Amino acid sequence: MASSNPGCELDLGWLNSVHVNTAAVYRRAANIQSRKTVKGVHQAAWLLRAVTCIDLTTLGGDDTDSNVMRLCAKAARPISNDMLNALGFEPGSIQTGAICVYPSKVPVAYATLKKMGMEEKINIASVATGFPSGQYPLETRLAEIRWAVEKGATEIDIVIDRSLVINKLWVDLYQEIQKMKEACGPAHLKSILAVGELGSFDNVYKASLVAMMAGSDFIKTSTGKETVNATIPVGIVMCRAIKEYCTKVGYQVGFKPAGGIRTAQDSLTWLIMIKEELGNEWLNNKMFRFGASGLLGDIERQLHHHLTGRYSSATQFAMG
Ligand SMILES: O=C[C@H](O)COP(=O)(O)O
Repeated sequence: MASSNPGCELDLGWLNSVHVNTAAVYRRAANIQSRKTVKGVHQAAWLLRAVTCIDLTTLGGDDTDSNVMRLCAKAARPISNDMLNALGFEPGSIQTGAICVYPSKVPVAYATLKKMGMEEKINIASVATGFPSGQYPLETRLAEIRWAVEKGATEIDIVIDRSLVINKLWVDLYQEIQKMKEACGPAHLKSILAVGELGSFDNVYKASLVAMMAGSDFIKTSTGKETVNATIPVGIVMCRAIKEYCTKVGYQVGFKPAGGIRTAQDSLTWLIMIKEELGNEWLNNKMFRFGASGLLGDIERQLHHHLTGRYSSATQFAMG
């Protein structure tokens, strides 16, 4: 388990000094998104790196135990042994960073990974705190965290109460996240900001800082349920906040874009953005994750094309 962010005092002066240059953010995003990405064997290597950074997710109202068991099996063997062999990797050598499920599915995820001997290799991330809205009493939100950790979750993806940001109640936001951090105990805390509902880049930056000051180990863009989820411009804003926090406080907080990341090309664009904005130290699954339910299949198809020159059908690498 990686170290944990100790946080720092809430610094309202720092928050008040925040002003994001929106036009500059969009220009920077356009520049990153217009790049020709890596090709050939380098692309294959980047895509395998992307696989190791996936929080393989199922967050449906129709999730069943068998879905979750399949998800765990896929997380343990995300790329077929044939493909790994052809790419020069040992069979079974690559896993996703975590699986991500609702709290009620943590026990079956834990039992499945344990049965496969994978409980040390694959993290169990549980969303919590009234995901996706966060509109529940604090006591029940905290109880949800404790329950999920007790049942085997090693990472907790909390959702913040967006109304605290919209109403600029930074002290309340800081205190709530601190309590959530405490409830996590040994589990890592990822704070979902639901950026599509925060209204401005200034708010995204400030909410990122407050979440980090309160001890978040990762900050995460979205639940995947908002109208606007992970976008490169908002990713740049959050990465700049992470960088500034690292410079001032001295702790490296991780980053997790989530929601709507579906294609191999998307994953390459995000990795390039991370490399340029935060540097190589963030290009690993201790510091960076993709929250994604549908990305892995497209990466498998792209790797298959790299190895055979042929595109496979969309169903060839189905989740199950
Ligand atoms: O936290 C992860 C997100 O819910 C995943 O969103 P997605 O289903 O759009 O990939």
